[in-house]
Amino acid sequence: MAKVHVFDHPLIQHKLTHIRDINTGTKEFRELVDEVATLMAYEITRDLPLKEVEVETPVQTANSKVLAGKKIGIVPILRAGIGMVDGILNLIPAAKVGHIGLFRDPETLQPHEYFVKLPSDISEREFIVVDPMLATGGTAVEAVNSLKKRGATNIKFMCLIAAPEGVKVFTDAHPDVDVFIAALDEKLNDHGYIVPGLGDAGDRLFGTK
Ligand SMILES: O=P(O)(O)OC[C@H]1O[C@H](OP(=O)(O)OP(=O)(O)O)[C@H](O)[C@@H]1O
Ligand SMILES: O=c1cc[nH]c(=O)[nH]1
Ligand SMILES: [Mg+2]
Repeated sequence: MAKVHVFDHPLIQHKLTHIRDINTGTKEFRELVDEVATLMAYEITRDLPLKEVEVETPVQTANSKVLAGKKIGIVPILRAGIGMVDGILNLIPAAKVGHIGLFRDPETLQPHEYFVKLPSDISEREFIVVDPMLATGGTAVEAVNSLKKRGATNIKFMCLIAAPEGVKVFTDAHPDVDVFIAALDEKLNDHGYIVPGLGDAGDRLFGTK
């Protein structure tokens, strides 16, 4: 069964409050999303495998550890997921980045895929799928379907804000994918927006609408 992790780190919660604020403009919104993505990446990479190496210190030879070189793929869901990529790359700069383009039809709330480009060696990679919002869950479910259809078996999903409805839909559809969330909000409104949420993440990141 999927594990759902809600990060209660004070720095993440503080920054998220400013991200939610209607008075936060595009520049600051983008910077804050970037910073929260870095903080979340620190937590999400906790279980990366290590291997022993020898290193010469100025004093003597030491047995120490480095990352075992696992292949990581970051997959933002376009558009809004793009805002979280650089923040993660700050910590894992060698990660490859794939893209899945999906938009949610405003009437039906159904996701529509319009772009997929992924790194090679899909079956050997650990993927972190990122999108600021998990609302009805349809988009995230479809993104992970798309990855699995192409051979991915090791996937995590990371978002800023989730609605309980979306978490249920996602974990029912993908019980093998752990979910990492900065805040679990109250509910969805009649238009499928998260309440209280932050509004439209893509529009706030890119200054559209
Ligand atoms: O859980 P769901 O109900 O499917 O909704 C969540 C999706 O909606 C938003 O994308 P949007 O369709 O607005 O596209 P955008 O990123 O291009 O703005 C958001 O970034 C998620 O991808
Ligand atoms: O609250 C929501 C729901 C879907 N997409 C968003 O950007 N915000
Ligand atoms: Mg949008």
